[in-house]
Amino acid sequence: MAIDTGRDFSALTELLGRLTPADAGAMARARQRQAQLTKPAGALGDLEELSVRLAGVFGHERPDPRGAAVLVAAGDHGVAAEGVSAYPPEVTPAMVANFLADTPAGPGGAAVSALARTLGAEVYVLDAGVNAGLPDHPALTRAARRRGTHNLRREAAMTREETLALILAGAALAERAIDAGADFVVPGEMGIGNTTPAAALTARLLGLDPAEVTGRGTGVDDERLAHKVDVVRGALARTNVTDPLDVLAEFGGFEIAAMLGMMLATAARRRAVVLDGFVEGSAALVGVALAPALRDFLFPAGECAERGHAAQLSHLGLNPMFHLGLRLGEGTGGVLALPLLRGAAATLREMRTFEEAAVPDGSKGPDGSTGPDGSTGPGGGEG
Ligand SMILES: Cc1cc2ncn([C@H]3O[C@H](COP(=O)(O)O)[C@@H](O)[C@H]3O)c2cc1C
Ligand SMILES: O=C(O)c1cccnc1
Repeated sequence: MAIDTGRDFSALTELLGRLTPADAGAMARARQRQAQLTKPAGALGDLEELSVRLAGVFGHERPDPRGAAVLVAAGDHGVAAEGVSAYPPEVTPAMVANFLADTPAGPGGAAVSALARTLGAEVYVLDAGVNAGLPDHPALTRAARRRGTHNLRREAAMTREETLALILAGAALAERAIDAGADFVVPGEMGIGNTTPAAALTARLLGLDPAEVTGRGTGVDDERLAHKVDVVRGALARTNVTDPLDVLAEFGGFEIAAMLGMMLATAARRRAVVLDGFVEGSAALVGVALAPALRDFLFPAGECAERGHAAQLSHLGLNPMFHLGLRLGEGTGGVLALPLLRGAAATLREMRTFEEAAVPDGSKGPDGSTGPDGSTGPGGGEG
């Protein structure tokens, strides 16, 4: 069945139109409340700003986010034929089977499965276009239009029509997860070779040299890394597109487009997007280029070890929550960040103020004036 690109495009336009910035009033109230909670001013460190940003997302100074879901999009990459990964493309469908496998501990035997199980996130898997057929499974959603993208070094990885279809498929899956109770949505990915399109996207969207944003992915050696940089350079030289959707279509991949759709839909529904690593970050860069308000809904988890991730975060103007040297993907870092985000919201929601607890607020002078830290003054600048 032919896809109606016109209809898909208007669906994307409608989705982008639903994105508006976070609730500034709720953030101001949250900031004021943080300053009154029973702790030394600023003592919750980065959790304070995280809690304020969550207040902005959920529109309340006492945010109460509940469920979490990790949505793992899987897709293969024509560019894998260039030898840019330390692993063969056959790993992609095998890992999808691993996400869906029955194990003694429960469903799924991958890193993201174990983390999601232990930290309380529902796992959804999306076939965005892996290079093998997959058996039916209740946790698997099918959105593949083709088995693997074209080789981005030689030609456009995806058609514009495929790009739109995958964005909308990712958006639909996020809507489903949110309808089922997810307030935190963690986009994740599986796709051998996908740090190469992510590097190409990042280089073009940030105007950086490929050598600055191309990393070792699954662990390529120096020689392969140099080759990988050449492949990205070749892709960038092949086309000079700058429109975000064109850049995404040219470099791919299917799972990156799907993650973009997840992010846009989650922000449109005013829920938090928890960002894992470099590949997720490349989808986020396309997203903020299309809809700057998306930034307000993004919560980067850890800074990952992949070269180029720091440049993405710096462009987004957002701080990572931890540095664990992760370089896996699948949404693992995002799932690990859930307890920190839940904790941040809980402080704002459940702590008592100095007044409520009748704890003397030493930051105020004897006459009740504001202390040197200014903690009782109006909210400061947004981070
Ligand atoms: C067993 C295995 C499990 C993974 N889970 C995530 N990735 C990660 O590695 C791939 C990206 O790195 P590159 O661009 O070097 O291929 C993606 O599939 C990513 O999700 C994995 C890779 C492997 C081998
Ligand atoms: O940061 C990532 O997303 C990443 C890094 C290495 C391999 N796969 C994914």
